[in-house]
Amino acid sequence: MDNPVIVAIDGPSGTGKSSTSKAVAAKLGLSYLDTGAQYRAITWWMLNNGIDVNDPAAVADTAGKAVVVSGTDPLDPQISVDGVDVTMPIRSQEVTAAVSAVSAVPEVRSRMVEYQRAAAASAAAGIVVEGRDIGTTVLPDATAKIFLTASAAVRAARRSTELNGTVSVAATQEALTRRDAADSGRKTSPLAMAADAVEVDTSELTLDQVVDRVVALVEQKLATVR
Ligand SMILES: Nc1ncnc2c1ncn2[C@@H]1O[C@H](COP(=O)(O)OP(=O)(O)OP(=O)(O)O)[C@@H](O)[C@H]1O
Ligand SMILES: Nc1ccn([C@H]2C[C@H](O)[C@@H](COP(=O)(O)O)O2)c(=O)n1
Repeated sequence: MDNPVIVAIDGPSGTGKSSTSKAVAAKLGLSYLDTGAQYRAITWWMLNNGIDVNDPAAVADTAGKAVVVSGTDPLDPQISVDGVDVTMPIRSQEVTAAVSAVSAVPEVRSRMVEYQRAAAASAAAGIVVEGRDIGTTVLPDATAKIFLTASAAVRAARRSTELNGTVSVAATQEALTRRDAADSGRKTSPLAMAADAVEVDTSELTLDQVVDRVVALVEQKLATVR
């Protein structure tokens, strides 16, 4: 039997990782894991339990207490913490503003990486895993590694459209640039492109074009290893 296919999709905020990863997983019949959602879920738990998210020692001390469970269905990705469905609340502005500080704490990362490797190991056909350090740290032996990029202006415009213009493009761009700087600048497992990843700049591509390109890259890789 063929080995399971592992696809690592990394990149900065708002480059299209989730949209692309879900569609690629559905097309190829693979599971799907949103690792950003896991960092958001533990951040939601910290905020909900009154932990000072700007105090790394307090975050480290409590990192092992929350039980995060991620669904891996690309058509219906769900996530819970301590049995509470947090699929929607983890997208709040409050969580988004706090998640980079929480995810920079090594004790948080080691716990999440355990979950991520376990999910990959138990995906029978294979899995598409999206995040910031999947190709570099979490699954360095992935079958295919993709690094999505897009200009900050394009990403901000897309996000602002998604939010129905309730937040200005300028404020959105500022927030995502700040988050990228924090995610790239942390000591432990920062946002980075793996040396053997293929960069796909999505600025001028439709979502369908990005998905087709990623599926083609995965199929090319499979043709060389099978
Ligand atoms: N190629 C594309 N063309 C146009 N819009 C796109 C494209 N890819 C994604 N989008 C839109 O851009 C927004 C951000 O996409 P998505 O949430 O998939 O990015 P992300 O990289 O997962 O973001 P984050 O890192 O913040 O989780 C969404 O509104 C999505 O519909
Ligand atoms: N592998 C990962 C995935 C995510 N993070 C952190 C950094 C992001 O700002 C945050 C939220 O991710 P998003 O939902 O926007 O994809 O989670 C990380 O450190 N490592």
